[in-house]
Amino acid sequence: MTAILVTGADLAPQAVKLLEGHELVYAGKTPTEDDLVALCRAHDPVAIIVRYGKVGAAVMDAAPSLKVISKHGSGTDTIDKVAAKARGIEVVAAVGANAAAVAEQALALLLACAKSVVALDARMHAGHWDKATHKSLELGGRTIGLVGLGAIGLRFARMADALGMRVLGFDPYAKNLPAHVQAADLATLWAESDVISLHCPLTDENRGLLDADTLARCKRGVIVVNTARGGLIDEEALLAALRSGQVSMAGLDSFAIEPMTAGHPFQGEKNIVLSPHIGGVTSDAYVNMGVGAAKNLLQVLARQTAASC
Ligand SMILES: NC(=O)c1ccc[n+]([C@@H]2O[C@H](COP(=O)([O-])OP(=O)(O)OC[C@H]3O[C@@H](n4cnc5c(N)ncnc54)[C@H](O)[C@@H]3O)[C@@H](O)[C@H]2O)c1
Repeated sequence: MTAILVTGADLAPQAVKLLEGHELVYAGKTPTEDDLVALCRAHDPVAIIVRYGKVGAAVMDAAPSLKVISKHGSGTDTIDKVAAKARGIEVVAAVGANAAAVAEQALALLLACAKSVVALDARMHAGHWDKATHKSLELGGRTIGLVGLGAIGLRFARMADALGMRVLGFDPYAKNLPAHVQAADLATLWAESDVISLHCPLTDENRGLLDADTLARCKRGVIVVNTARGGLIDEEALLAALRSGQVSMAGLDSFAIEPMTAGHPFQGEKNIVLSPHIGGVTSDAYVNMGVGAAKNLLQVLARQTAASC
């Protein structure tokens, strides 16, 4: 029986069923590289399903039979794709499996920012009635700039369109955009957007995309939403822009270092709405991601077996 290593504590029962006939080895919720190397040495898996932790060259080298690394979700930035390619190991992702969940989280963060949901809730629980002093932001008629127009970006674009927003999008690789998304270069997107929302993968090309320079080119009072990856934003620069009013509000689900530790400068900032990277964490997405990851790796194994016959 060949082994499949799961860098997590569990998989949806539907995914487990698809993988019947393989030994499933679970690494737990916080696997270190050493843990994964040890499990690879002990079980020599043909596939790894990546939920938590990083899979780099050392892990791959500890599993001589490894053929495929399958992401339980869409972001593959925790997998060393260069090392995998050099070793002939395929990397696949369950793109779209959590798109609805993450797009809804982006919408929740956007509305929380524009309508001050969190701050007003706290004020009311403390006995205040701020009707005379508070004004929310109306999103209809305003411009949103989306960076990345894949499964999540396009789904969020539909939601923004339904709110009556003008939708600008930057994605150097996207083709055939829907009519409600206007392609824009980054300079235009920064200059014209009232809201900027990130939906691209984190790569060496776009690390720190929103930094002091690009934030200064944005409209004063812009709202920033990030459900993609924390590394896309220079967090110090964002904090400075929030304190100066250049950015009015930020809704963040992803952070440069996760989990966020006590004392992080974002904590206690009144104009930041935070969520702990739970955009893709719904019970529906959990099943979809598990099933997607299982199907993707089985396809690779079947193709490789057929090719070797
Ligand atoms: N918060 C969460 O829980 C959560 C869950 C899933 C995914 N994500 C993040 O969201 C990202 C998008 O996910 P998806 O499912 O839409 O992936 P996707 O692959 O469907 O779409 C990504 C899009 O980004 C584009 N892109 C690549 N490089 C770009 C660049 N430099 N500038 C602009 N666009 C670029 C690609 O062409 C693609 O269209 C993932 O990479 C991941 O980082 C977060």
